[in-house]
Amino acid sequence: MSKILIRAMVLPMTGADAFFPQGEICIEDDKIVSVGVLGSAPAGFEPERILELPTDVVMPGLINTHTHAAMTLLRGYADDLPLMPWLNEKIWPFEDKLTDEDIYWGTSLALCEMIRSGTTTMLDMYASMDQVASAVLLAGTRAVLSRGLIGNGPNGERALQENIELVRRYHGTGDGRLSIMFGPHAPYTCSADYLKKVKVEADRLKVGVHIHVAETQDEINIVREQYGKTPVQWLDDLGLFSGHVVAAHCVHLTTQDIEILAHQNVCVAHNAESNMKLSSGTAPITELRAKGVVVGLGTDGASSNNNLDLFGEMRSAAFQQKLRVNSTVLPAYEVLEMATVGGAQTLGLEDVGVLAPGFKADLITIDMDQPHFYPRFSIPAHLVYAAHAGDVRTVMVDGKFLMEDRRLLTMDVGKVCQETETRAKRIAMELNVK
Ligand SMILES: N[C@@H](CCSC[C@H]1O[C@@H](n2cnc3c(=O)[nH]cnc32)[C@H](O)[C@@H]1O)C(=O)O
Ligand SMILES: [Zn+2]
Repeated sequence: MSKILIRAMVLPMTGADAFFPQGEICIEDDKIVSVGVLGSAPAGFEPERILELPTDVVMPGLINTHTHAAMTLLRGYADDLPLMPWLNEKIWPFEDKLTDEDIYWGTSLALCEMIRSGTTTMLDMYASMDQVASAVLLAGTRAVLSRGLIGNGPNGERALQENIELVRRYHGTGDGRLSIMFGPHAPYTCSADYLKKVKVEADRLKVGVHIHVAETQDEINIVREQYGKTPVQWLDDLGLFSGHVVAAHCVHLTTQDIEILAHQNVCVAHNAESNMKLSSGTAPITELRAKGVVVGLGTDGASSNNNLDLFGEMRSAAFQQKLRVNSTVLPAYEVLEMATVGGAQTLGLEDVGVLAPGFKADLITIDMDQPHFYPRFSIPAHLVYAAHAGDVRTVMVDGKFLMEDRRLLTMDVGKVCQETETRAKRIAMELNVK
């Protein structure tokens, strides 16, 4: 039985007014037992460790609702292109050369970066997902994993079988840290028949579906030409939206598309930086949220961002909507909600995303005793508009420390960096790229 007490400023994300400038949080094993002001620990709670962090804010760990973790291997490999040529000419030829071990190390690099930037949970979509699962289990984070399914490619059927096997082997493992979804890639890479097959399996195994939707104008044109509908209308007509769905991007939406997403309770993974870098467009997040759509934040892969820092993503998401609509939309606290409790809802995880008794102890502390955090008018504003990855001091998942005083405890960062450098360069050589 492990009992830990953390004294810090507590931002539990249970409501805009909930903040304890001098607070404490008690953790027993994997769970939070109390959150409140100093001295609010339950009678008889005898911690074996007390962390005194009076100038840190403790808050729920951040949740990355859309990424391709192993794409760290392609960071800086292909920049300054729009989505379709980027995928077809650069990314997919490189990915064809990746081995299982490459994906293990690329994912490990992503996890090092995620932990150091305060991300405790990700929704991943990639190949060789057993390797991804192994890397996550070792790193100690939480993750929802989906096998990327390019239905129109030569491996569509095999990939679907792998996704089914992934559910059987990993759903609920790692003390519940791992869960699985199906990952049909996008409307332009999967046929109607294929998507229907995926949906049958997802329903049978009672897991969700994770898919790229309405990311670019090119996609809208392709789908309109083929089916005479918008991607959202088409997927809805196929019946894909009846269960739990995470739709990544949702940049190009009609008013009717927004109605459909809201009515079908589709959750949206918003990737502001990837959408800007690939020049895909700006998603109507303000309108989606106004209609009650649950929105989480994602980084997308490290080749279209080019980092996995959700602090940067919060700032970009806020600024992008302000530029798009006006400066009053998406205030800081709402952005923090998207990165925590909204992310948990997006991923269908009911026991993370806030600091409250009975919830999993997935939390981070941020060192607020730094010049860029003074004066202390508003902690939420500082976290969204002024903070960056390097401000995270402590990371705990499932009641276990993954990072303390910025030192990673579960992974050998030096080894991970070296391995990924060698492996990515090997592939570039094979492709005759410097
Ligand atoms: N090609 C893999 C499976 C695909 S995983 C998911 C795919 O999404 C790709 N991807 C990354 N970012 C984006 C994006 O923004 N839009 C669409 N696809 C993306 C990524 O490169 C990867 O190929 C196989 O071996 O079967
Ligand atoms: Zn993506």
